Amino acid sequence: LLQETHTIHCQVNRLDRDLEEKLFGQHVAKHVILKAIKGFWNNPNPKKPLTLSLHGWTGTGKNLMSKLIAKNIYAKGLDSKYVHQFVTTLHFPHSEHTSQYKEQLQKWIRGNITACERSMFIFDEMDKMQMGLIDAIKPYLDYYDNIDGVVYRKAMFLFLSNAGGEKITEVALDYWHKGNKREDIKLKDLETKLSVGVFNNKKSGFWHTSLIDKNLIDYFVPFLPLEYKHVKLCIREELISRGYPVDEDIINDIASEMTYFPKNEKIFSDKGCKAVEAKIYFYLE
Ligand SMILES: Nc1ncnc2c1ncn2[C@@H]1O[C@H](COP(=O)(O)OP(=O)(O)OP(=O)(O)O)[C@@H](O)[C@H]1O
Repeated sequence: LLQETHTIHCQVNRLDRDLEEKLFGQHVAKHVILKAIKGFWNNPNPKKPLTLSLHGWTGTGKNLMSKLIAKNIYAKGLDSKYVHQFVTTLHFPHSEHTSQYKEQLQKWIRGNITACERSMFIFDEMDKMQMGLIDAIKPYLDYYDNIDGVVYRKAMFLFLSNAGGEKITEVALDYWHKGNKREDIKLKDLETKLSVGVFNNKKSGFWHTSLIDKNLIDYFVPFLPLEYKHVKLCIREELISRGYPVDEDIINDIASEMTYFPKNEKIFSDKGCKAVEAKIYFYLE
């Protein structure tokens, strides 16, 4: 246990390089994440844990981002015993069991942070989580020096969801229609839209709670929908990582097999880069 604890430190430069090389088309998310993580890890005594909320269309790189963050902090990356992943529909499927989940989750967070202050918790499908459960984690995200002797301030919490994906797409589409460069999209452009689409959505428990009101979320991290050219980059990357030769015809064929929206313009990939792996498998193996 001691041995892995010693290997926990954040290699921001390596994370920067990984994001540059492996995460395509996400300049805003990359910028926000690097800024957030750098600030948090440079502070030896943070006042609260780092809480990041990742939003966007399916298959745009939210899980990949979590993986690359974990990889550059923990020697074993996502497989580290200090990194804990929860998927709402998998781990907390039944709303009638909320109070039981609540207790288990609090015990789990407390136990793991007691074992290692620099633990990382990833909650996927956050928009499907019941309100009661979110309330259960709230105290750990707040500005407390310690709770019953346990220091939660050095942990990281990542919340992933598709909430706001449509609003983010509206902004990207608007830029495209106006002939503006995607790379000029700023966090500010997206935040304004997001605040209407996500944070006021009474149906999704996450936003309904005082997480937002109390400023417990440090950063909103928007993921843009991916275009044909990004899908091609994903295919290229996948071919290389599997040891296949890079063949432009094959890349174009596979990218063309994916479906794109809006229906008439076909700009963004319906599933982002999600189906790429399966398509390559189908095509080549
Ligand atoms: N922006 C991207 N750059 C490179 N690869 C990507 C990108 N987005 C997705 N991928 C690849 O596509 C697959 C699915 O991505 P990922 O699981 O990160 O999407 P997600 O945004 O978490 O989706 P969901 O919301 O459905 O959970 C992964 O293999 C990932 O490597």
